[in-house]
Amino acid sequence: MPESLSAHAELEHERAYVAGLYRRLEELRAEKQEQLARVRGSGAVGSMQNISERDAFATMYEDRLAQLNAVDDRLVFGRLDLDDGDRRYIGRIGLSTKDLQQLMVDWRAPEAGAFYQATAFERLGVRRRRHLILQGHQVKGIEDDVLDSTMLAEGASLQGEGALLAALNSKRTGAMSDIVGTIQAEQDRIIRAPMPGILVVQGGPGTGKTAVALHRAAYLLYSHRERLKSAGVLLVGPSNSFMKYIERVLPSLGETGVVMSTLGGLMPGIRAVPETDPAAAEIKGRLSMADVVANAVANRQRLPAEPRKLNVEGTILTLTPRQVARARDRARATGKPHNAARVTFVKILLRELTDQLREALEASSGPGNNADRAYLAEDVRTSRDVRVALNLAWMPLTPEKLIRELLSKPAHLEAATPELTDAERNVLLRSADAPWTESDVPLLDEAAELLGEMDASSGREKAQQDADRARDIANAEQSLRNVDQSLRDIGINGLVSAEDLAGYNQAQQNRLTAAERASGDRTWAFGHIVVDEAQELSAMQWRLLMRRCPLKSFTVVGDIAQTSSAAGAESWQQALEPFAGSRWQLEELTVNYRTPAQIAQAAVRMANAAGQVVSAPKAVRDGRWHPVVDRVPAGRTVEHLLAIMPEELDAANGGLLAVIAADRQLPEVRSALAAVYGRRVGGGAGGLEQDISVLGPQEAKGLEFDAVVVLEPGELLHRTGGRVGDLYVAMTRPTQRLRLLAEGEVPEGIEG
Ligand SMILES: Nc1ncnc2c1ncn2[C@@H]1O[C@H](COP(=O)(O)OP(=O)(O)OP(=O)(O)O)[C@@H](O)[C@H]1O
Repeated sequence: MPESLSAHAELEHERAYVAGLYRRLEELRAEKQEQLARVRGSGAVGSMQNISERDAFATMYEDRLAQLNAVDDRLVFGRLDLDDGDRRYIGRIGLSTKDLQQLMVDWRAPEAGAFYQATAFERLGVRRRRHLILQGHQVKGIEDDVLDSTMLAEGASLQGEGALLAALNSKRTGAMSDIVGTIQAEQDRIIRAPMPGILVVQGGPGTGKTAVALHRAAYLLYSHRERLKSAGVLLVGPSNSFMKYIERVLPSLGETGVVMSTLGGLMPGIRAVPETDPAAAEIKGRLSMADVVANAVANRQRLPAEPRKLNVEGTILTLTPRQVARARDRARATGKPHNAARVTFVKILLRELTDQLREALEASSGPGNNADRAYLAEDVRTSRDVRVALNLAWMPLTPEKLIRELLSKPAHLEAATPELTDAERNVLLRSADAPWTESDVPLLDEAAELLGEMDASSGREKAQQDADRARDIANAEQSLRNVDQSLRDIGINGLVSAEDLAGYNQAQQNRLTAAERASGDRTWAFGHIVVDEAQELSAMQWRLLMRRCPLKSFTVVGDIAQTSSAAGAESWQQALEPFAGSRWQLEELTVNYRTPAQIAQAAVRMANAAGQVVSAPKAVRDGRWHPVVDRVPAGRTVEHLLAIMPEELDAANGGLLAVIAADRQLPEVRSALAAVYGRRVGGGAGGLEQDISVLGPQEAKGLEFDAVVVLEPGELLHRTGGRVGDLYVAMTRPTQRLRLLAEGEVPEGIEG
């Protein structure tokens, strides 16, 4: 049978080629190991410059080695046969022989684009696209798309259908994997879209938004390496479980330079918990909270009600409200943040009080001399009364102190919120020791911006900072020149100067990567920000993110229909308008890769019946099961859940099962399941050891499981004031099977 013989020969050929690629990878690793050992062995001798150069080389070799190790699994996944007879292997990184013959092209390189974009309609010079299916280092199979006219008749639209369906049907492990071998054309267009400006990617559940966002981050780091290496990319996601779920994707694509953060982690030094009160989230999310924080700061620059007597070494001086008001106005006029402007305020009043002291002393004992003035000034500065009076009028403040007192002292809150009702203020008030929540973070950030640093640096430190800054401005000017034109093209002009950019990224003389430095620095300006589940962001959270990227280069992915936060967006226009007007571009993803058609349709019917318009992406595959709905007698849900677990675990077939329920039910469900299944029961995205996850719909956001059991769907539907967000999110998590247990009413539409 010549045909199978030739298929066999093809497979053997690929195995030999792939083995050669792994040999080359091994050689490169050995080379980097040796270079690293050599620089490390050279010891800490020589000038500062030599030492820092050596450190820089060591870091470079370490990074490269980490990258070469990270791409080991499924190193190569494709081959293109071109019309001109050329053949191109596509893999996670580029590889060449010692004499620079290309062995494999990085998937992000322009020459690899055709692997994702070529269709029978538009072949882009490609005759055949081959998917290589690897397990570890071994080629297990090959799958060819021969791009010729016969394919047109079949109307094929999925690329590498076999490889794609195999990936989609595989069991979930609790960690997201990359899709680099099977990226589809509509996804690829978004991944490779130009960097400047704000790109919004709207797509229903399971359309690959997260996957696309991560691959885009990797693509941008590759294609704008120079700029992004120093400025860094920030990726923001909804929860810690979600960050954990996606954490391995970028390293597997050979990229480690991305700072990943939840919205609660954007203020260095603060670990905020989720905001559980939707009413508080909504109020704190309003853009007008920026004015509230500004009022709170202004209110801490206070005038005394009447003149104040101050004892300075036995002489009584008077500080009048008028004097304080004048000093305050002049300090405010500097335009500096509160803590920095305080220096001016204090300087003016100390001088005036010193004059007063001198006049008082002269009146009692005749004129002194110039040298005396320094002593008098020192007496004034160190007087306890003076210090107290100045602090009462203009206290140095940290953001934490300002916001904590704003939210816990009724008088402070009332004075700063003339626009709020008493009822709204009551929602905000809480005890002084309450933990920080996600919706406090933008308030803290706003405060930090208005307050500035506590300690103005002086002397040598300052000179060093000035020198660093001059160098940073030169670098920033260069990078601005590079992006200026593209920014102008999309209508963004004059948003940022080189000084601004440099001011943000003060160089630090150490070996930290840009990513490491950026994650500890609130004022860091990122080169690009990727926001996942972006529909959940409040206006204040957007404001914070815009500040983190003055160039306004964003990839924003989300699904408006999945909004569950009370502070979240109702439309992209509403979310972005205050910051970018209409200068953003919308792309849509239209194919659902996660959820089988029967389940996806039930979720859409439910949403429509509840009056919500959702985008209904086309599911790529039918599942084996329709959604199952169980009506349960009152008070028997947990018992029923335990009874059906064996059947559901059987259906999950060794994959992951999630029980999604309203937060109030979670403790009971968790302990009932743990009593039977012990350590297999966990939370978050689950894992190989913990294949049963119990979680609330918010935490389930962005995650996926082989089988999902939803408890009390009616309650999830109604939880967020009629928005279908929570139930819609819960119903669209499974890759195979969905079951719903209802004591109360079953929302309309689910059962068709
Ligand atoms: N081209 C592709 N090849 C293989 N798998 C894919 C592809 N696109 C998406 N997937 C898979 O489909 C699933 C859903 O993708 P992803 O989580 O990115 O969707 P999403 O749009 O972010 O969903 P949601 O809004 O529901 O969180 C994931 O398992 C992902 O790996």
